[in-house]
Amino acid sequence: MHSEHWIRRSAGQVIRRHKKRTILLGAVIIGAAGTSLLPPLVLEQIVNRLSQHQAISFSLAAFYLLLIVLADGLTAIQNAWITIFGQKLTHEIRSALCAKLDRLPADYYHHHPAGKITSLFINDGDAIDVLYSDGVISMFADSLRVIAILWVIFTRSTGLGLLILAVLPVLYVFTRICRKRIRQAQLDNRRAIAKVNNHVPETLRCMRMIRTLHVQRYMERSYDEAIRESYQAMDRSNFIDSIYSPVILFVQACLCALMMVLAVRSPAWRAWFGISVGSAVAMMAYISQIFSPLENIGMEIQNIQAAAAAIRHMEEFFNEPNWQPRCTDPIPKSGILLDHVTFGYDPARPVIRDLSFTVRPNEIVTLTGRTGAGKSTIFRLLTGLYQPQHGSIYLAGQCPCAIPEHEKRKIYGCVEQDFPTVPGTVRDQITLYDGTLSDKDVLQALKLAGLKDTVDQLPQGLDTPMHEELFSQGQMQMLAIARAVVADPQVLLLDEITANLDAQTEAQIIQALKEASANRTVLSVSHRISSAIGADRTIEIPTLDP
Ligand SMILES: Nc1ncnc2c1ncn2[C@@H]1O[C@H](COP(=O)(O)OP(=O)(O)OP(=O)(O)O)[C@@H](O)[C@H]1O
Repeated sequence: MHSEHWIRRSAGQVIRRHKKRTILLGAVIIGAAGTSLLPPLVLEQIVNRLSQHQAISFSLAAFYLLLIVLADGLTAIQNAWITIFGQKLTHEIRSALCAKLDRLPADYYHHHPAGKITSLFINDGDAIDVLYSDGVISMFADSLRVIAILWVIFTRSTGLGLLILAVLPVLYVFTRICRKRIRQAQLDNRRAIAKVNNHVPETLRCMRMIRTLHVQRYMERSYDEAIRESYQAMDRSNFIDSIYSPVILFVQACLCALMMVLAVRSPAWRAWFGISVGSAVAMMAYISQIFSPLENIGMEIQNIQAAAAAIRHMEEFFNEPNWQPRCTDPIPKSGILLDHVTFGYDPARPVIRDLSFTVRPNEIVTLTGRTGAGKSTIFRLLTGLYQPQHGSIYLAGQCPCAIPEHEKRKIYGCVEQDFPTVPGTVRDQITLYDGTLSDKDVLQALKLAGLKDTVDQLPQGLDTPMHEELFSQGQMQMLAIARAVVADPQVLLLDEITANLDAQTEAQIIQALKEASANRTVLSVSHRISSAIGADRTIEIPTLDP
């Protein structure tokens, strides 16, 4: 879906869900704009009376103060509600981003750096939050205020109104120039921030390699470079931002001075302005009021520009094609079946061509083939991350991409060389937050993986918070086995595990895998493992000609 449409729809949803609050917000915006017009009118009365040596009543002074409190109070309520509205909308947008992540094909993550995606959630999400909290709605409120003030000024002094109208186009051109430059700087900054965001996790991920190869200086330099780009862009934006307000204030002071000088110099000018001393004071109050929202509009335009860049990023993201599984109907067969499967990450360059094989229920089979033949690719096809361009795949009689989420772990478990940990406790590493798995299931899986005694000895047992140093590399693989078998799956997929382990740990893992493989269909990539756990046969994956 087009993101701008989506953002509009999200705004619509928030408005519908908070109808009363939105109506009240509209009323408060109009009320704040209206009441802000009243104090200068009362001030006009007060000054006119004072200038004619008349006393002013206490109630008039109190009324003046009350109006100021009311106008400021309504403005405060208006700002608070606008912020709440913005936050609710950002919530909707971030939820949609999250849902979109789920709909993207696995390949998307290979071609898009994590930092760019993170930046979308954090920086671009914040920019859109600001768009509503300090952008569109505030701009509407400020524009309303400017129009109301102009109207009052015109009704009081056409001359002054014309003078302000003469200045407004100049201010508009000035604002436009600032807007354009700030927009470019914002775009550059966003790009640089995405680079910085990507750099940190990538550096941490490759820290060992960086230290081993002594490329710290290079990594530091490229990080510095990205940060410098961001600072330079921000500097440009801040510079324009910082000159904008003084210029507006200067113009305001010049207008007041011009009106005063002209009115004092000649009666003709005084007549043209057509105002008393009190009116002059009131007009000055209005002029300062009109410049404040005008100045805000400039800031709001900047926020809207920043959000425009964020919206463009989101647009690209939302326009990414969704993962569209072409599922085949289930067949009454257990085990694994590949039927004339052809697949290439790039469809024009197949990795696997017309491959067929069967693994019968409870059979243990080894996949062999030269490096790059496509063994791991077959695992990715079996787990439904990708789907073949031709042919069909069945796991326990089901097309992998048709297996419902909640059934996946009952159908297959996957043990890979890497064990991606999740935030949480040791229990969470095995259940992956699946509340249907009991502690009994977890302890049984740990026992089968040969890790129960180790976990029992941890200070908080299953509740121990997980961190990298808690387990050795071999124990991490045992944890991976426990995670794979905890839901008692029919099929076990074993990738290249037990690499780089000492003989004793490898023996322990093989023992764990032997127990885990009993009464299950097993497909393994490691020859050593397969023979150790008693593989029934081998399937050779042919290497295709380039
Ligand atoms: N995400 C990807 N995008 C594009 N090409 C890929 C991707 N993953 C793997 N490939 C390519 O697909 C081919 C098969 O890779 P695969 O990892 O399946 O081989 P393998 O048989 O498991 O190799 P090895 O035994 O070395 O692990 C390789 O040429 C590889 O470069």
